[in-house]
Amino acid sequence: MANPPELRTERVKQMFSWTTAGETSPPSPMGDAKESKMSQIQFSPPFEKQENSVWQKRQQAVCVRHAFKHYGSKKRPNHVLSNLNMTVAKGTIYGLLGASGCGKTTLLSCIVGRRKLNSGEIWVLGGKPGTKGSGVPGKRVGYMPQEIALYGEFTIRETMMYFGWIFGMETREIVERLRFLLDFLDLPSENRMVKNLSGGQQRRVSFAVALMHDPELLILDEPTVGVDPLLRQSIWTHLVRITSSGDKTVIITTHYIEEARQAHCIGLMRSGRLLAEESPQALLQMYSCISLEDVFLKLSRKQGSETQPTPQQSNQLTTAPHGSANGQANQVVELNVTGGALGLNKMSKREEAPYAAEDAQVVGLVFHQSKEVLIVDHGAGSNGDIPGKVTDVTPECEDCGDCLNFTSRGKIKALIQKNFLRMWRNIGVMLFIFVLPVMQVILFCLAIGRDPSGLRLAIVNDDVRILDGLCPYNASCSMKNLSCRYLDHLDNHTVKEYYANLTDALKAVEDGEAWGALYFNENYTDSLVARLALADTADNETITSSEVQVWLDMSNQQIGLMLNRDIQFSYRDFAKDLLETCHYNPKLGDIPIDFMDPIYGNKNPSFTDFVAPGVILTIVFFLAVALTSSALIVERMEGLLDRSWVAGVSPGEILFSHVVTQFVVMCGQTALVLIFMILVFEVKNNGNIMFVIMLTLLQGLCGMCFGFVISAACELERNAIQLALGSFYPTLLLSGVIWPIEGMPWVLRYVSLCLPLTLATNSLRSILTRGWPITDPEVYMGFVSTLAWIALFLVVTLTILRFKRN
Ligand SMILES: Nc1ncnc2c1ncn2[C@@H]1O[C@H](COP(=O)(O)OP(=O)(O)OP(=O)(O)O)[C@@H](O)[C@H]1O
Repeated sequence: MANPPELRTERVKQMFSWTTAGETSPPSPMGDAKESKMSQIQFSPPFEKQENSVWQKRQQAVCVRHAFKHYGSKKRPNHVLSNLNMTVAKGTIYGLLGASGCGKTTLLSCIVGRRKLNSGEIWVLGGKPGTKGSGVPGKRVGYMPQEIALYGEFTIRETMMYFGWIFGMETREIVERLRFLLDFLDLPSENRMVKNLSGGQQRRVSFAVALMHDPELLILDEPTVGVDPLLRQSIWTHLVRITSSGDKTVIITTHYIEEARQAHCIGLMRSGRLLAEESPQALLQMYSCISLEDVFLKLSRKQGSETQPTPQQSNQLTTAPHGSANGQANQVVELNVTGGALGLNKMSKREEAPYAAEDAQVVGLVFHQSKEVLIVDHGAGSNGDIPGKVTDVTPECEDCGDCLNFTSRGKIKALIQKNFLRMWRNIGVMLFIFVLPVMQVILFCLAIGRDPSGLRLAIVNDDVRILDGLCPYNASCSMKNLSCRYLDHLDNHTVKEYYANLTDALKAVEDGEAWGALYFNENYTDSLVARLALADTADNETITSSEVQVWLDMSNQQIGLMLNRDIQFSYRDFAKDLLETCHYNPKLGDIPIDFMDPIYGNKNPSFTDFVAPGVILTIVFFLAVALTSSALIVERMEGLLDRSWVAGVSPGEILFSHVVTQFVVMCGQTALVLIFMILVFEVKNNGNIMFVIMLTLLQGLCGMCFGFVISAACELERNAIQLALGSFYPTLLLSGVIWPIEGMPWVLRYVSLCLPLTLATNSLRSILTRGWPITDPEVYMGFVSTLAWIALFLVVTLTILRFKRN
């Protein structure tokens, strides 16, 4: 049987009237099922004893006892809740009123399990928030936070689908409910994007999300801000209607005092405490006022006059035990009632708590002697709690129906669809995801590892007369113009420019016009022939004049070493060619070391083949870092993360959904990177391509998990970007991607081995260039280390998320 609001209000009043009166005879029971529960409460001992009865606390919709909560460090805490007690009876509307910054939102977020108390206890719908089986956070609660906390890129329909699935609703049910809510809250088309709605419309969508699953407990943080008076009234009418059946409860904060008249009970909060819990009618009677605004005006004036501290009191205040009523840093409150909204201007001044009575056991409104509004305080330490001391306030719930349900299909579906939709809606991100890796591979293969060409050499040849840049020689067994014959072999990568004298040639090198100068003296050919003919009997002068003199610009190691090698190899080729044409054994012209075919690689190894494995992994790893490092931060800043948590989504589920989304993306990225590297640019792969793919995917997952760590640890997106970018170069330089780690000082080598890319790069290099199988330790260690890093990053992320959630 539904009870009229007056009757409900009366019952709330009765609940509180016996608590401090010590009355043994309770008000008469009212007949219905809920009434029989009420009567049990009413026959229970007075309030002091009642708070020790777990059963009684579990009968309330919400029961808060000795709640302490501070922000900031333990050394400099900002106490927000100080020994707060609150009781919200089932089936009622509870209006939580108080000045801005008095801790309402903090209290509500503790009730819905978004935050944890430092000490004290909270019972919500018979369980403790955050415990298994309590359903809080979860679908038993509908929470509308103060901020919009929705994803702007979603349409109204997608927003509803997202939360509906999380709450375990069927799509059909969600659609039905959506129609009702669109109509009821006067919302525009369901296909409008949230970001394109007005502020008031966005708040209504946020309210609709809270109402979506018709929860047992609705917690609304200022739902009527920015809503026109007509709609505001229909919202209140709806709240009254849903609570009339007795199984739904509403806690609502509002700055429009007069609308709180429709609540069954009002909790007046100040400086982290509840000063009074009373029905609006009782408050009006007590203060002989016709409006609640007048009540608050009176109350505040009274408080103001009573809170001017004497010097002695000030002294006591500063020396009062922490957390006690006297120890609170309060503010003188100036009340402006304008257009029905409560405005409170605070002056920073320490004052005596207005509710501090002489009897330390009783905290209440000293100016009002009614037993009905006295709130019994057992003192901060009554249950052994010390403010600021973290106690375990969330023992496991005994009623653990769905403890073993780690997740639900609806939640995973909602989260994964949200992730894909977010990517899809952002074309820039899509391009980033698939075009960037391809661009990186193309640029790497075109720009890195190829031999430099067109290098200018300044040549002075006094051995032969050069005409029009031509250096003639006879390709048969002729011992003339050997300098020209040698120079003809020096054709790779170089452009020869002839100079008249050595001074000009050296100046060209000094001026950066040439990479080196070569000088052949006027007796070069004769001396060389004499050197070959005389062998060990050749004199020093002959030997010296048979040498080519070379001056190189070695400022560029790669070019310098390459020219050095080319000049030497050209001489070897020239000598072998000359010997062969003169019917000698060409081997006589070679150094007496025979380089056989290499066991791995070829005689002219490419730098690209060395760097490519590391580059493949680096591209996939850091793209994943870039993509995920801001994912959680953006959601957190939008408030979507918090709201999803309150709706019952766990950090593990959020991570899992991102892992799935990322994995799909990474498969595409890996395919593109490998196709371009191996098929288009023909980077050598001598191993099993399946292991190449697997290791690349695993490194992508590893990068993603590293991104999660950054995302969980950083509060701001820019910090995440800085951290991701900051980690790029050290990882690249120390992982042996562009230079062998064998070239590092030994300390750095150990550091290098501790990085996620090092062993994996070694492993991939061994597969690609050596074709080693997975059974080889160097190969499987890459897999093992990558898996270990993934596990470590996931554990760190979950730990940070849990820590932050608490
Ligand atoms: N995350 C936080 N870190 C540090 N301090 C915080 C945090 N959240 C709130 N506070 C502080 O706690 C106090 C209470 O804030 P809270 O948001 O609970 O107040 P409120 O009563 O809901 O205010 P309003 O009516 O303006 O929303 C304020 O002084 C606020 O600055």
